[in-house]
Amino acid sequence: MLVVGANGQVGHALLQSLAPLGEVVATTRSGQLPDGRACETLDLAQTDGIEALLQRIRPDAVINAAAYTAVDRAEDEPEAAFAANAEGPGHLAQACASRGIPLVHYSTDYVFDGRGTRPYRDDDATDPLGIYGASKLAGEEAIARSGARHLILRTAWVYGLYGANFLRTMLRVGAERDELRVVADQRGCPTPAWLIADVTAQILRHGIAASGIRHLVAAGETNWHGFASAIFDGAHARGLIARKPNVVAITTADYPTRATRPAYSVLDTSHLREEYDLVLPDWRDALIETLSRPA
Ligand SMILES: NC(=O)C1=CN([C@@H]2O[C@H](COP(=O)(O)OP(=O)(O)OC[C@H]3O[C@@H](n4cnc5c(N)ncnc54)[C@H](OP(=O)(O)O)[C@@H]3O)[C@@H](O)[C@H]2O)C=CC1
Ligand SMILES: Cc1cn([C@H]2C[C@H](O)[C@@H](COP(=O)(O)OP(=O)(O)O[C@H]3O[C@@H](C)C(=O)[C@@H](O)[C@H]3O)O2)c(=O)[nH]c1=O
Repeated sequence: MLVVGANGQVGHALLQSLAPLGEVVATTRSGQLPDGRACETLDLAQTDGIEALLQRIRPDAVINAAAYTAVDRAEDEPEAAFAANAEGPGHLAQACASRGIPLVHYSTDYVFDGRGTRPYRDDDATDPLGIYGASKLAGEEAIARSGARHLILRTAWVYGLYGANFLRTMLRVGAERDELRVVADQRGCPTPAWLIADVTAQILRHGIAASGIRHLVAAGETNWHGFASAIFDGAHARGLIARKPNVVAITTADYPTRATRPAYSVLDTSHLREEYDLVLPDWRDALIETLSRPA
């Protein structure tokens, strides 16, 4: 198996979850893993490396966890976002298609405009509000066109004790301030990277049942304020922080950002759960499990 983007949150978790399935070859842009070990080098924005790498490694599956994930910065760097999230994955998928290699790829709840009133199903209409979401949607479309056997797992609000994410931001800022202001009018499903990696491993063990898009998030829903409050409660109860800051609920209008986020991006996972006979944990239980695991 080849894991592309192995130093991201999901990529890092995949190296652990996929290990029992067989040999895992990792790629990063620097050719180094976070622990300093050497690995393969691949920049998805430079498509010429992809063919040669697949030719040499001949993996039985490719799992692409690389992406341009800076939601606000993407508004000012659309070329970089589209290169990593759309054109690169498209070339990767074409290379997989010509060699008969199945591809697992990840996408985002930010492909939706957030005006929905019930959890989004994987065939609901998309309409991204920003460049990041648009580039991820273009990546989905390029992979679907490639002819590769593929599975696109749309997930959301990914976090963990490793990497750049909302949980780590909250713990860092919460240690510096007595009070935090967090939006309470954007609803979604916080999903730990380990859950995405574990489910990916279960799917690969089973084999991709059918090509297409499936939604993969923890069960239940909350808003960013609810998530922040649960992070501080959980971290305090486990002795990870000495004191809890006051978390004030605010509106999106009170917290202007460069990119607009969907107000509602809860994902319906029933298609994936039924197809692979999966049980997904509630987001609160998944958070407690995350806080209890080593990074
Ligand atoms: N984070 C989230 O909240 C969500 C993420 N997703 C999706 O899940 C997947 C995994 O995300 P996550 O693990 O959080 O992402 P991270 O931001 O943690 O990691 C992304 C990785 O992609 C690498 N990367 C960026 N650009 C390129 C490129 N041009 N070529 C090769 N590698 C590149 C980065 O490498 P480097 O370290 O060198 O910059 C980094 O290691 C992505 O597809 C993302 O869109 C979906 C929903 C929510
Ligand atoms: C740090 C912070 C953020 N916020 C708000 C801003 C925003 O509306 C919301 C989330 O903050 P962030 O900018 O950290 O999260 P964001 O980068 O929007 O997270 C997204 O990342 C991409 C990659 C995805 O695919 C999405 O699923 C989602 O996880 O919380 C506050 O209200 N207070 C704060 O102190």
